[in-house]
Amino acid sequence: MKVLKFGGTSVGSADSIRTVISIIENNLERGEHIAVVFSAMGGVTNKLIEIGKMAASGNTEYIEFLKVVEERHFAVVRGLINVKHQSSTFAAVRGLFNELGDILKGVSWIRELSDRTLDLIMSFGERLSTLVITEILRSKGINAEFCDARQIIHTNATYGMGDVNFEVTNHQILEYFAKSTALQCVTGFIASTAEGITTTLGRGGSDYTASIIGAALEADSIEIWTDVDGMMTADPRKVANAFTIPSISYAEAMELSHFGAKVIYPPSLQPAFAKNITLKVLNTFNVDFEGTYVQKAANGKEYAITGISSIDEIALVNIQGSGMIGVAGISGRLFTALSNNSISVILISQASSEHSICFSIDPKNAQKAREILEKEFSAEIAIGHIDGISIEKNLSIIAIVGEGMKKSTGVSGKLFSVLGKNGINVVATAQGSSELNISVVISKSDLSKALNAIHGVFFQSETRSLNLFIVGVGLIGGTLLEQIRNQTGYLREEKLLNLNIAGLSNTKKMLLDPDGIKPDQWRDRINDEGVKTSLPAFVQRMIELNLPNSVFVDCTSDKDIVQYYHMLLDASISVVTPNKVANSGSYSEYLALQRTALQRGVKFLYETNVGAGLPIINTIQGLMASGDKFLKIEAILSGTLSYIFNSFGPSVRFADVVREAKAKGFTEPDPREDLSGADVARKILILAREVGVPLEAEEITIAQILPDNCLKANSVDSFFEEMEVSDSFFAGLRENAEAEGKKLRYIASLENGKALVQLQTVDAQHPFYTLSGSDNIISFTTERYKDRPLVIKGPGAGAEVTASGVFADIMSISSYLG
Ligand SMILES: NC(=O)C1=CN([C@@H]2O[C@H](COP(=O)(O)OP(=O)(O)OC[C@H]3O[C@@H](n4cnc5c(N)ncnc54)[C@H](OP(=O)(O)O)[C@@H]3O)[C@@H](O)[C@H]2O)C=CC1
Ligand SMILES: N[C@@H](CC=O)C(=O)O
Ligand code: NA
Repeated sequence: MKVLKFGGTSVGSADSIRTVISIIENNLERGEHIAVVFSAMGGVTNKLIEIGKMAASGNTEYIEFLKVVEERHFAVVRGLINVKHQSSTFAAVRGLFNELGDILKGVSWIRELSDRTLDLIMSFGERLSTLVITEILRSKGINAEFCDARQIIHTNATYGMGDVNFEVTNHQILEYFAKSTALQCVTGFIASTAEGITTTLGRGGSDYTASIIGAALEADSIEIWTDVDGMMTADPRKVANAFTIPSISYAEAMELSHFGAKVIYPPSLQPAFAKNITLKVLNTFNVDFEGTYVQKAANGKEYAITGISSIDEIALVNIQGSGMIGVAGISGRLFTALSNNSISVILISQASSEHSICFSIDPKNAQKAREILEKEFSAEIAIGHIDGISIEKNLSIIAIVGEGMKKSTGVSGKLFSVLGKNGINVVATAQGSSELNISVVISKSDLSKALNAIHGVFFQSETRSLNLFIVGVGLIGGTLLEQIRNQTGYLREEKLLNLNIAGLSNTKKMLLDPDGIKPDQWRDRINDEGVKTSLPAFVQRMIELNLPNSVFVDCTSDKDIVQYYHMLLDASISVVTPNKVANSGSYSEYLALQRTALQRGVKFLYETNVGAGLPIINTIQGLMASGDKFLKIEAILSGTLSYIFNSFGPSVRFADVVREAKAKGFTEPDPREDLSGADVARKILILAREVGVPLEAEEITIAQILPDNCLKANSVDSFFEEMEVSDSFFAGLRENAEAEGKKLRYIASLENGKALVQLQTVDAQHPFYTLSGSDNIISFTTERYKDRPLVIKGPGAGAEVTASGVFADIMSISSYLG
């Protein structure tokens, strides 16, 4: 035997009722023994309440409103019952509306709407929907009977939420169902007192009806047909990656529903749970979908948690004072006072110091709670034993729920770690000793970010998103976008990672779109939809969007952008950049960025600041962390100069080789930075700082290679002209070196706290002699690599290698965020 319950949207229109009828027919064809419970047509209960209130206030417009409700029912009759059977149904429906009209007339005369009358008015919703559907079934030749639940479910006289008398009810249900073999179509939600006065069953009322009947009849299962695909891992309106939970235990379902998961209201299913009846949550609008099975023990759990739910708006009340320590009875008085005033407490937390107790409540009760508690503890407050009552608003609660927590360690660690990495402050926390639920109170503005981030780490077989905000879409930024485009499929399939481009900017236009800018459409989209660039506005908007797992990627060479790094890191947003400006500013600035990132638990990554994609910064950081000491660094750190000295020969002009280096993407946006040694100086400065030498830029000695006329060139074009003018000077440098069998190398060194950048000639024995293309080479002499230095060598400039270094930094943030 099965009980099927169809909710308001399932019976909301002729179309959906058609589906309901076919679900019922399929069951009957399979020979299933079923009973069916119906809610009122979607929205009707609320309309009836509104109409009742209008009538009570003397507003006669209620008559028109009632007509609209009547017409909705007539439309279903017209649409689904053949003409032959229509008139009797019309008459029955009209009869009920006449009766309701009379009641409302009474309400409008006496201008009073008691809970008792409201229950009676609301009862028409289920009576009408069930009557109409019963008639539709009968018109199709099905032996269906209308069952007014008021005859079988009896409650006390608590209107709005009757307390069921199970002894009488169970007996009546058994007796009633034994009398007939017809398909019983039962009105959900409504009941009556022993004297026959109409009552209702409160929140989740129709689910409750199905549960009461299912339990009394010892049904094999109860099917709750609703308008979503069962219970989901999180609210799909807030977490796009949420998915259906195939199997969940009663206890888990109960916890999730307590924290706002609205699909079913498990407390109302208590009678069925007590009889161990399986409950299935199914979707009328997706009939083939398996839905969710709610059972005593859930099957085959894949994840440590089962679901995440939240309450959007709560208030946190804190009561504290030194006089509370070790004093028995404070919490007893506190919660008794609240309970005496019907204030329900959602979460409680007390540290073992007993110095304070905090609890959360519905914000609409906050002021009342303050007054009650100030009165209750007035004596303690007067003598300073209790400091007072403080209330914090604009907070939300998130609860992670799952029986799996009992068996796996690290669940709370994972929860707090993902919140921390996303800069989400936890205001209060509570875990029941049943280990079924861990709840955290956070700022309401972080709710969406927190839900998505938590969902991402706990349900890792679902694709996680990293939100990228890329400023600078020139050579490196553009290449990075191209690489992301090419890797999209691989990352999704192999790494379950979605790199969501949430923002882009160049000097002219910027575009932010939290839903993502496809990497093959960015050029058109930034042109068509972009607005005038404003870095402050870009950063501000990014912070406001508050997306989880956000990363700011600076692919500019902008000198002023560093001020925003602080703001971003401070807002717990990681920063990745090939731009060397931030790390080569003042030492205090460099330190401040490192510290902010550390304090905020986010990453500031800049591997490509030195040697482009070559693993230089990471190598140093690894050696430093493991306690090695750097004695000497010797390096060729300019891809541009390396290329120039590797390609410059008797048949080419120096300026043309520089042009080639620029065309190959090796130079800085302004090649004077490379040729003047400024770029190399920045790099050795950064390396010095990384190995613990606190140098300032002015302390780097740069031995100039450029003659004065080139140095003074005030534009890139005139710089090239001056290099042409000085071609014999550059040729001379080369010829002198060659005459000695040597090569020109622009070498940076750091030893004994001193950094030097200079052009040198090296012979064939020197390890830097055999370089080609844009190669960089870095030789580290450390306490551990003393006799034979650690050498890293390879292309140290160029769009592809640099963009892939930036990409690798982004991926390392993705791993860090988990
Ligand atoms: N080339 C290489 O091998 C390496 C380069 N780097 C570094 O990479 C960075 C980028 O270099 P590259 O791609 O060659 O430079 P490009 O000049 O090609 O691109 C710079 C981009 O940044 C944009 N931009 C500049 N300032 C701003 C601003 N204030 N707001 C918004 N957008 C801005 C530019 O916009 P617009 O298009 O409107 O001008 C352009 O899109 C540099 O810092 C460089 O030092 C690091 C390692 C290696
Ligand atoms: N312009 C730089 C690029 C890498 O930082 C170089 O030539 O090395
Ligand atoms: Na590097």
